[in-house]
Amino acid sequence: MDTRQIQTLRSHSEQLAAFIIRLSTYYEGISVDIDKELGVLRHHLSAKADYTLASISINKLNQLLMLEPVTVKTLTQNWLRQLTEDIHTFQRLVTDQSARELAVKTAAALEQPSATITTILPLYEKVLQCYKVGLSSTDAAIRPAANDSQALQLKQNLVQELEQLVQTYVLINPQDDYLASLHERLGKGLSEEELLSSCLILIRVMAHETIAEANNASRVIQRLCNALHNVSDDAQNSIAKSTDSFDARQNRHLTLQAVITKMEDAVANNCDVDQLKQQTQLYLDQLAASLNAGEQADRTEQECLVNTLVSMQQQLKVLQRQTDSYRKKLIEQRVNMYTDPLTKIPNRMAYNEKAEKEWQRCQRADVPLCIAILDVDHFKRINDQYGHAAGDKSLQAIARHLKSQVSSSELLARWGGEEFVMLLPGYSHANAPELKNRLDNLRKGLSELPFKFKHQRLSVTVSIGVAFCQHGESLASAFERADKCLYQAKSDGRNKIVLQDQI
Ligand SMILES: Nc1nc2c(ncn2[C@@H]2O[C@H](COP(=O)(O)OP(=O)(O)OP(=O)(O)O)[C@@H](O)[C@H]2O)c(=O)[nH]1
Repeated sequence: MDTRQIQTLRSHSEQLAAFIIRLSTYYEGISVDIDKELGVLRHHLSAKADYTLASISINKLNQLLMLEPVTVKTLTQNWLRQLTEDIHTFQRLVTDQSARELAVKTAAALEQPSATITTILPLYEKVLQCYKVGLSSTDAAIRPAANDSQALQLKQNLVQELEQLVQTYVLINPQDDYLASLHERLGKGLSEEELLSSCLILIRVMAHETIAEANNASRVIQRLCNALHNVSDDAQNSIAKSTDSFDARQNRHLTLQAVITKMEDAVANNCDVDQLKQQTQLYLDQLAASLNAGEQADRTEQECLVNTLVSMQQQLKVLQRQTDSYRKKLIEQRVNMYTDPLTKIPNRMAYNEKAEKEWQRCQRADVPLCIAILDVDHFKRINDQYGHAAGDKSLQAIARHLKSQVSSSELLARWGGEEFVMLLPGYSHANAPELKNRLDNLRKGLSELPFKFKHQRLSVTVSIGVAFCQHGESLASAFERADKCLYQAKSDGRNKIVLQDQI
């Protein structure tokens, strides 16, 4: 080989090495196998070039490279499909305008038929950007700021309902420390996480109680069933015995008849008086024996029957006692279910059940109806300053006062927390001043109740919102109006009554 040829070969070899390096850079990270094989090839072409091994490596690379477009294409198509799906989901979820516009543009770009890995990667970046913008806007939408009144209201309702449930279960399980501390902590305020975990724990307690109650019920039913079985066995036995003794009596009757017939024959056919006397004596003895046996059997049977009856009576008494106590328990449970455990007045569930029926009755009878919602003012302060127990006591006193102000045809219930609701038939726009006067007296009476906390005299006041139900409207919508009036009464400075016409 002359010098020129050697130089050309060296230059080709350098060109090839440079090409291989560029190729390696291009394919780097796309396929582990190609990366590896390119490394091997580079090694064969380095300082001490080995062209035989290099050509084997090139062959291997060729095969791998022939497969690669297929792999890259499949990957690209998968990415494209996934991206398109993601962007559509994103469009559905996000309300933020700029994020939506970005998503629409990205979706259009994704639909271009010339999508390659180099065009898709920047799009991926855009999608991620969309998510970032969207997430921050969704975050704001689903996690409202702490002062968002709707979220606060929701949390307050939850706390109220939880408080009522906890009160019920604290009464059932007074020795349950967890419930007692939860009751205490609820008054002080819980974080969202604590609230959620408390709900879960309460659900567990409720499930436990329900299962225990179901077991108890099934035990009572089992006992009743056993007692009934015993009574029924006794009755069966006494029927069987009666049948036996009927047969025995029948036999004795036949025996008596046979003896009497024999006696008649003897009297008719015997001329000898002594013989007749003897025979008659014999038959009379037989008759007496048979009658004695009958009497004995009757006595035994009677004793048996009396014993059976006594046993049946005893079992029926047990049965009666068990049924009575179970019925009492069921009635108690029903009453508890509809009674607020703290104030002992009807609870929200009782209101919901009774109110609807009352409203229908009033509509049928053309009697007007009004709803008043009462909310204790600054109740939180009582809890905060004097403790939860003091708060509980004041709620009880308020409920007692309210109860003394409603008639039997009116409905008073604890709606939840420091809120009460009254359903008052007979009031409409026409006699609104009369109602206002009555509620004013109630409100003043409440503010004059002698509350004393830590030796300090305190006045507790309420705000009241009133709505008149309109014929044909739902009670819920009248309730909403009353709630708005209550809100107005609070805004107007509290310790006030606002009737629906005043707002
Ligand atoms: N002690 C006690 N507190 C309760 C009970 N139910 C609810 N609460 C508390 O009642 C308080 C109600 O507070 P808020 O809704 O802020 O109302 P408020 O302090 O009365 O203020 P306004 O209604 O705006 O006048 C919360 O602190 C509840 O924890 C209960 O059964 N017992």
